[in-house]
Amino acid sequence: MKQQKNAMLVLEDGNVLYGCAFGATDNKKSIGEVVFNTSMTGYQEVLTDPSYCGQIVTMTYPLIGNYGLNAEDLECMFSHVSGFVVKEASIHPSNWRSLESIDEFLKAHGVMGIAGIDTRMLTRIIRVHGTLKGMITTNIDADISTLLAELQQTSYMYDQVSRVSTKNIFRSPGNGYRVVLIDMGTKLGIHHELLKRGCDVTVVPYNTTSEQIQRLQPDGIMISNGPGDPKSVMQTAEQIRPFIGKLPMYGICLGHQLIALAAGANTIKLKFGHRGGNNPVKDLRTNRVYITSQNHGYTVDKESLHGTGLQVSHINLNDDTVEGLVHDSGLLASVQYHPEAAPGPLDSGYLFDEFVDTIKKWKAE
Ligand SMILES: NC(=O)CC[C@H](N)C(=O)O
Repeated sequence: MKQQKNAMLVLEDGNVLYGCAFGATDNKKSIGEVVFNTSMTGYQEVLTDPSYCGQIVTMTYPLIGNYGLNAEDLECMFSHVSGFVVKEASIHPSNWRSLESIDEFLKAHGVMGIAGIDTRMLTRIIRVHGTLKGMITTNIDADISTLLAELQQTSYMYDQVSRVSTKNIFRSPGNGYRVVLIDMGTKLGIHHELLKRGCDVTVVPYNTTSEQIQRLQPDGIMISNGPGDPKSVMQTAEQIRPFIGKLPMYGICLGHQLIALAAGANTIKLKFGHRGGNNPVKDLRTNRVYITSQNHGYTVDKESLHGTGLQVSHINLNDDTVEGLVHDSGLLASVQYHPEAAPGPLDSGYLFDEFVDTIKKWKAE
């Protein structure tokens, strides 16, 4: 049975796509930056990755929700997306771990969804225009020009990191090296990868000062992924600057961008970003190519690295952008993609081993 179209996605360029509301339909309206993700699976990890805070995420894969949502694959206990756009939202999830449907999950997390959208066509619009502001609304009789004016007046969220970062310092004990994980909106996957390697992990808020970090006497610092423009959290870049070349440090995604900013390099916004599970990345140190999981809208400007002590270690084979950095001191490295691979291929787990090895060597000196 075909459902009546009762919602629309209005894009700032004037395109209007009609579909069916699902999830938290009582919200009536939601505004965000419309981005696309090309992963075929992993919608649960996408929905709970805090890096998507403030964004309306559209999945290019046409059937979403088919294996339901479970208790184990959450990347964070909440969903921070502003909206979710799919072609078909499965109403009959089937998997032994499944606890709820995509509709139930979005309702519980207060996220508005719209189904019945040709998400591949929408993706083509974004690819041509670049990332767009958009609104999902159930008020399909509203005057479009009024909605467009409202969209224009609404600015992008700028305080996402403070919304998603932990408010308290907490510790997951381990027998290995003491790692301070600066939570910019961290995925649980990063935490798990460190614990798996025996690390004793102390998670700290994004605005923890250098002195406070120092007092925790870390053997290494990990700076997590997170939402928004890296320049909106220059405060964190300044806090990590004193540790460059002094202590083993590793950055993932937003963490990578912050390391670059801290060292004096620049970041720029990509036209439509990289979000998916099959981005080819070359490790220039070994010439090996890895298939990686990615989710970012900004990138480190290669031209700005001169004089920073940072060298490019990894590049994206699709568009040649910077995907990894190493520092002359040998203590500092970072990647733009997700070695914790959730969702995505497990190719890059070796980077966590490299971080732990760097700590080991540094401690032995
Ligand atoms: N996943 C991330 O950490 C994303 C980093 C940053 N918010 C970007 O979009 O580029």
